[in-house]
Amino acid sequence: MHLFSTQLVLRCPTGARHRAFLSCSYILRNNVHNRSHKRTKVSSRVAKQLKLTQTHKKPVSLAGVIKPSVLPSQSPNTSTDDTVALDFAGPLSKADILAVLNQFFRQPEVKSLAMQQGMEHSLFLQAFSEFRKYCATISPLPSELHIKLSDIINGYGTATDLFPFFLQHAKVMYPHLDYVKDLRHASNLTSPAQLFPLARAKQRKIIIHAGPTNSGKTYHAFQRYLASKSGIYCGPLKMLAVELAQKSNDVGIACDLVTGEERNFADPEGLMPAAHISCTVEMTDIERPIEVAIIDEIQMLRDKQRGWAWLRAFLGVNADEVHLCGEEAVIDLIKNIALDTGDTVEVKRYKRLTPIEYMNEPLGSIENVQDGDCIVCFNKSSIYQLCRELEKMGRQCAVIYGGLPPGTKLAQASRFNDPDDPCKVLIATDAIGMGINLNIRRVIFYSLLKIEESRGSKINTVISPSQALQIAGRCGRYGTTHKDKGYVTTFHGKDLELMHDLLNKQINPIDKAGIHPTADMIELYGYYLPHASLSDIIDIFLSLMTIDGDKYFLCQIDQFKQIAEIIEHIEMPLRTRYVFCCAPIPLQSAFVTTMLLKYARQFSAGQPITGKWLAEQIGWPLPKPITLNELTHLEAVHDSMDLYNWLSYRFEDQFPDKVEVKDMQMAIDKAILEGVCEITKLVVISENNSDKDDMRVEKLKTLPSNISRILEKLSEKLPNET
Ligand SMILES: Nc1ncnc2c1ncn2[C@@H]1O[C@H](COP(=O)(O)OP(=O)(O)OP(=O)(O)O)[C@@H](O)[C@H]1O
Ligand SMILES: [Mg+2]
Repeated sequence: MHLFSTQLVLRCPTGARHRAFLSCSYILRNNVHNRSHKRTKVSSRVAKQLKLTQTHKKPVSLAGVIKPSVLPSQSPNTSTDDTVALDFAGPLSKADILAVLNQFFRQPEVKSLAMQQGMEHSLFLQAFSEFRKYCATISPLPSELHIKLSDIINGYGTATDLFPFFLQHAKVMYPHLDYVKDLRHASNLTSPAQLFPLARAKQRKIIIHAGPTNSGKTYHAFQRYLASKSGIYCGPLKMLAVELAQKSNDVGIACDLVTGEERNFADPEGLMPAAHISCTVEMTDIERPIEVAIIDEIQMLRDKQRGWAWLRAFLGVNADEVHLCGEEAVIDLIKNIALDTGDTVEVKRYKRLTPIEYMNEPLGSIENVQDGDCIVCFNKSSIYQLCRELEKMGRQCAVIYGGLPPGTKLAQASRFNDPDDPCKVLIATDAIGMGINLNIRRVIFYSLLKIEESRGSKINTVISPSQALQIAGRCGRYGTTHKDKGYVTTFHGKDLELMHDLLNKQINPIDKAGIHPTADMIELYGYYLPHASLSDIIDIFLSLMTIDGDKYFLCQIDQFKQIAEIIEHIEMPLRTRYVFCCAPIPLQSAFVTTMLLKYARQFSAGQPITGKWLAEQIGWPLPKPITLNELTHLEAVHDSMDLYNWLSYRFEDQFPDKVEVKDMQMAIDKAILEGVCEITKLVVISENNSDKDDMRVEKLKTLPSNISRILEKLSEKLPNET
């Protein structure tokens, strides 16, 4: 349904209680993958829909979504008072009434009063037009209005005095104006610190570990975590959360790993939660009392999409000590926000542990690649091309990009880190950008341009100085073979000057942190606007919400809205819909989006979404990829299983087969890894045989013999499944 055609019937939420709400966290991936596999019929429909939702920006306007009540064209009952008023004040000429109303309309004060009452411009215009019609046509007018108009006409008052009459009239037309105060209250984001009562009940100690990359910030915070009775590490990437969980378990501090799609308990039985947790920042537990919390890469507060997750973790974590690791640029903002939380703040500053040289010579040619080099590209086609050229020269290379499953990323990283492995070169995207320790001697920027998605369009933008520093900071890491010194350069001579500019630029202090409406707020809106779609609720929320613009900005919620529109036609309760909309999926993948739709349909029909059903949908088992399209398709299948797991932690009954799905996913991770290890072969086959490549992907999606084989297998494995 189109937003403009949506009509809300407003209902008084009497008796509706603000129940225990969702505690739904989610991971938004900010890495954009360019998936190019062939689309199924359903996929192309989804893609079309996506295109529509991405390019069509709708104005946020209550008048656009709320249908006014129909007003009577005649005064319903004429009371004796009304006739007395007519006798007392005398008849009023229509021209005089209209002159007063025109004067009323022109007063800026009137517009500002209307705005305070929840009437934004277009709604004010509609309400005024009806009020004008009413005053000019109803006879006799209600006595008080008649007398007031008479007074104004005779110079005993001003046109603004009509406002209470206008407001009363507008409220009959738009009953929701009675709740605007409540809706405003429900979308008050001016004091986000107060949304976390458990943390506010504590006198927390904030320790900021500030400094450049590779200066030991995370290391020092982590030492404190290891020494504590209970700790939580909140990191920006799954890879980092895994690294820290491993480090903790390796030194005998049992640590659980928690990501959106995974729970890996240190206890082999999975019965007793460990006192230490390593998680992705979106999954930060804000209920559990903890001694030491680490929130890594705290400068990500400024991120347009994910910033809210760092703010939520910082404001909400229920810890005695909160260690924030990141850029110096964040210090003032943290101190400023801490005035609201009442926490004490201590700053520890760090210096780089090893020197780094920004070179004056570009690499110039692929022939000049050396052991320990990492070439950083921002698109997959450059990665493929470079791998091919390097392998032609007899060099093996590891590959890491955002779309790869965690197992493949970790395997590629350890291959490159292993001094005994013949693979000495890494080709990566900025997926290696934050906090990760790799055995890199020299970082080579293949380009400094990155495709950013903004409001549905893709723009090539120069990476920010902070991103450039983060990526450059991956070389010469303390504790690796190249700890003596790190080097940074560009591949092409033309980019060298820009690279120096970016790396030497002063990083501006961060003045605002990202914020996001909570599930509670949206659900409360749902009570007030029970017939509104979730997408409309978001629009209305945005038009009424208030934030402290000096400290906070609203994170982009385009993806949330896009999913809301895609599943709008599927029946489900608001809280369920909200969770589906939070799903961290790469929306640009038509396959994954189609799977989301299918999950939602099954869910809505009350059908359990079993491993058997999923196997049928994806055409399991999927063979090792031999072309690039197949590799990309496998990545999308992996993502759709990630989505299954993500949903299964939120709707256990409807997604009952996480173990089976995990098994299938591990097999896919392995197949992807095999494909990535032979990436050059895949590139060559795809270049020589692009038509066949596409046909094979289509075949993979539909092979009935494959499906029946796996169905048989799964039936054996799941004897009780219906
Ligand atoms: N005092 C130390 N003793 C031993 N190893 C250390 C010490 N300080 C840092 N390291 C090691 O140096 C490497 C870099 O440290 P760390 O990851 O803490 O840097 P960082 O400042 O957090 O960098 P980034 O900004 O990139 O996240 C890590 O491998 C870490 O284990
Ligand atoms: Mg770090």
